[in-house]
Amino acid sequence: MNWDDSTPDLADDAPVPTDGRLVGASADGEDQAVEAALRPKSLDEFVGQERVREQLDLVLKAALARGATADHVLLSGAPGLGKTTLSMIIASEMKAPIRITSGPAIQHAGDLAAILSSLHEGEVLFLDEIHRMSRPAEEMLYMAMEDFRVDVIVGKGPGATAIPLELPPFTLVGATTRAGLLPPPLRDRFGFTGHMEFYAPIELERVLHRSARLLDVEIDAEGAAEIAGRSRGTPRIANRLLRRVRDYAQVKADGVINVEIAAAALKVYEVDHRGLDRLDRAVLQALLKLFGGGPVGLSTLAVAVGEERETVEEVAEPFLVREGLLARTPRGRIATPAAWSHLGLTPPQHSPGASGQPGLFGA
Ligand SMILES: Nc1ncnc2c1ncn2[C@@H]1O[C@H](COP(=O)(O)OP(=O)(O)OP(=O)(O)O)[C@@H](O)[C@H]1O
Repeated sequence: MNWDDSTPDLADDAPVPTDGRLVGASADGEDQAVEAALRPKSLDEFVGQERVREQLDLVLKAALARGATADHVLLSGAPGLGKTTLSMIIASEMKAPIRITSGPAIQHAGDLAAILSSLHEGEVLFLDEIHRMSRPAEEMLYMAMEDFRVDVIVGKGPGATAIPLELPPFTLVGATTRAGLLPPPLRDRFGFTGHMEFYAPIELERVLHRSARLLDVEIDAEGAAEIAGRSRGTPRIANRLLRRVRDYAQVKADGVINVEIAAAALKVYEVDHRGLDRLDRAVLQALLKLFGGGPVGLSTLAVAVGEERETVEEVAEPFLVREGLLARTPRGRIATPAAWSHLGLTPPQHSPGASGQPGLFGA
């Protein structure tokens, strides 16, 4: 049993699990349909991320002034924070077309060669989940980024020959949720790296007011604050909660979103005031009520909530850890004092939150 305290150790090519929850950060089908309409179209419209925005603004304006193609840009950060949106803004600020692809779609160097050789001068190539590209494609990308050239290998074995292919200058925008998985030679070839942070509630309120305007929904300041506080620092989740609250407001009230409507709607959807949903609370409840706050092994915890180990580890835990409600320790998962108070429970004397003398439950 591995009780280490590191983040989940996915293999390089393992997909980041999608969760399909109302508070999940990955995009579902409905999100994809409405996101295009809600995306900010310029840096000025893009809310928050002040540092990245300011730095990127300089990079783009300088390139425009020189009449050159912008440097390659790497954007890292959790899902739903606006990496795709920023890549589209980069293209539009540079008045360049954009081509969108992703690491998992490029499994062979030939796939990448086909894309690169069809780019136009100045075009932006957005490569989402760049950490999931195959190694041969990655190596081809090094040369393409640095020298705007690739070697296409024709034939196999001793008779194979490399045919050099010149590429027009282009801007690569790579996006990754896991910058640490990128090999240094790839990371070093980006002229600018922007790390996207989770959004403060006040920034999410601005996102919500903007989205409400575009969706033609009336929302007041307290209603927006109520939704923002439950959105886990993520604009995609804020926009999704807004759409569900809008449904409730239309069916149960006069369509206007205020604090009472927002709170009542999100109660129906079981998203609590801190943004935890049913799965998050089930994990905490098991940890507190069945195991006295831990430490408890991940597998035991997963069995107790009737979920797969991976679901608990990769879907529920990251947010609980980020919120300071749960800790991963070498001896197992433990609840923090904040977890006890979040669920309105009193820690027993021996619990880690109470005395620092943890009990121990098996794997
Ligand atoms: N700064 C922002 N201001 C306003 N809306 C935003 C902002 N960032 C993201 N959004 C909205 O959040 C949604 C998700 O953004 P986006 O698709 O760019 O995220 P992402 O980081 O690329 O996610 P993923 O990693 O899953 O591809 C979009 O609808 C977008 O309009």
